[in-house]
Amino acid sequence: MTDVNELPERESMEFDVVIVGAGPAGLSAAIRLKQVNPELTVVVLEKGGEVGAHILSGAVVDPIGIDKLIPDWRDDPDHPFKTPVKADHFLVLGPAGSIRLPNFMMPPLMNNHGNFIVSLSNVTKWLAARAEELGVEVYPGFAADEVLTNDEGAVIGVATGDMGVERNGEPGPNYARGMALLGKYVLIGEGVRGSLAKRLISKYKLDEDREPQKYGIGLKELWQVKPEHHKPGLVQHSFGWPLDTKTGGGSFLYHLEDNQVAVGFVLHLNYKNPWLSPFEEFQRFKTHPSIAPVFEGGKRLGYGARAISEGGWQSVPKLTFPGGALIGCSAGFVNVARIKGSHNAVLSGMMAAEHAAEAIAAGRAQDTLDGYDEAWRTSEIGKDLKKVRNVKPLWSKLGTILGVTVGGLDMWLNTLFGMSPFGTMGHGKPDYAALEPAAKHKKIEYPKPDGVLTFDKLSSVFLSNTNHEEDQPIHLQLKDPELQKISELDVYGGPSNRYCPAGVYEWVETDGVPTFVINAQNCVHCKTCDIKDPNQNINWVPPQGGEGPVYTNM
Ligand SMILES: Cc1cc2nc3c(=O)[nH]c(=O)nc-3n(C[C@H](O)[C@H](O)[C@H](O)COP(=O)(O)OP(=O)(O)OC[C@H]3O[C@@H](n4cnc5c(N)ncnc54)[C@H](O)[C@@H]3O)c2cc1C
Ligand code: SF4
Repeated sequence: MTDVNELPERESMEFDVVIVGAGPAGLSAAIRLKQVNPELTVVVLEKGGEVGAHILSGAVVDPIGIDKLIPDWRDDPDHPFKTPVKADHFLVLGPAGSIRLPNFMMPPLMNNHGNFIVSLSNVTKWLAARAEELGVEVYPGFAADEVLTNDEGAVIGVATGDMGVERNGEPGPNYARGMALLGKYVLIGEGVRGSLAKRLISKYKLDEDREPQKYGIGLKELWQVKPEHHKPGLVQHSFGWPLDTKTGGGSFLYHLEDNQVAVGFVLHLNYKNPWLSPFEEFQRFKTHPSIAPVFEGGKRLGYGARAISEGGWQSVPKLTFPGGALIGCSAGFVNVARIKGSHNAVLSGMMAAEHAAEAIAAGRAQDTLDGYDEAWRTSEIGKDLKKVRNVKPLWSKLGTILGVTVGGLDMWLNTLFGMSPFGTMGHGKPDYAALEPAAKHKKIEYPKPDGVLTFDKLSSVFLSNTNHEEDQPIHLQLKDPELQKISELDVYGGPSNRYCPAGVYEWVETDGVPTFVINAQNCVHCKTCDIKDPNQNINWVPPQGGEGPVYTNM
């Protein structure tokens, strides 16, 4: 946090509302503000070089949010919701075969009828265009790096990062000071594990009395498949192989338009075995006999990874602080059973916007939008999350087979009777504390990639188009290098090398001395290191604006 009085030399711009992040949450908030009052001045900052560049999702979208935000969206010929869901398959995978669960067994909330298979990245591009038509100023290429507060401790704006700072922290020849964007309210829509959100949650103790937030890492590839393997509108989920029954996770396979298939794997970050590599598990999953045929003769077009919030109802922090609020996945509004959060991102952005617009109309500024925090649990978002609140704890406590079975029954009871015999269960430890010493586990030997169906990390990262100027301070801040050696390496066997989906971290021996190497230029901004490092010794901060992955159609 930086006191604005210490930064007199920064240029500043003033708005009614400053929004950080051009995801579904941030853009929906911006659109809603202008719908309520076209006179409001609204700015959206986005760290990606263009809107959508950093958006990675499944995605099957429940249109409940978009229907409210833009009721006539179906009349727009440019809308991105091209593929309605036509079939919904749920598989349990064993090493050599699979069983398809009958749809009638699935709790109704899992039904994807009426939903759309989309590229969420394209959805945000479309939303940004709608926002700009309404007069919202959308600034891609600008990462919000600091929260600005006043003497009373209220948030009064954010500052974008300085550009052209050299590796040693000194201004280089292209140095440009960041800008201060000041607002009556600041909405934080950075998505999961936002770097400003993390600081705000800590400063204002927003997670006091809440269960720890839980996470997964989602890895995704986009494929062009042969027309005979393409079933537009098919949604397929699986659990089981290649994971053992104590490691939580599962796959998704969505058949979009134009012979494209999005395939992905979500691995819950409460796993214990430090030898596990989410990337290699994903690669292995594609070789299953029920999965591999889809990709035969196909071509991989894209790769990326992003964390996903999984804590749900009991982990959502207090949403408001003096001067602003958390929206979307910065608050953790994912329904983990449905693997869906974009609808709640839209709804929460709208809700926060309505409360901010009302406060501004009443002449208020930089106070706490209590009404937003009070409203969400009884809103559609609360209803969506409450029904599935015990699913994640049951998976964690009972393992995959029993956990999925009891979790399914619990969802049925919640749907039919609005109650759960378990009340509201806790999540236990945060994910970083779940990792166990390497000596307690056997190393996992993963098969070598074949370069056709399975790939290595570096050729995958290439497809994310990620790029960072090398001569800048490393945006993966190591708090204590000695701790990394005596604990991350000596106790946990260097798990960063495996959990990072982009090959950023390596332990390299130089003259017999292990050195921790951070290839920061490869980072795809998934935030897994910030979540899973067992000592919380790695702090992810935004690099220069406009850098990072450039996802297309993801
Ligand atoms: C693998 C995977 C599969 C998923 N599948 C589905 C699905 O099928 N259906 C579904 O509904 N949901 C799905 N989700 C969840 C969904 O993607 C999220 O709920 C949704 O994207 C949240 O929207 P958001 O606007 O809160 O955040 P995001 O979509 O993450 O957007 C945040 C934006 O803020 C920007 N940003 C972050 N920090 C800063 C900063 N400091 N300064 C400037 N800009 C910043 C980011 O670059 C990004 O563009 C999935 C998620 C994953 C990872
Ligand atoms: S360095 Fe961290 S944020 Fe970047 S790709 Fe690796 S795990 Fe993800």
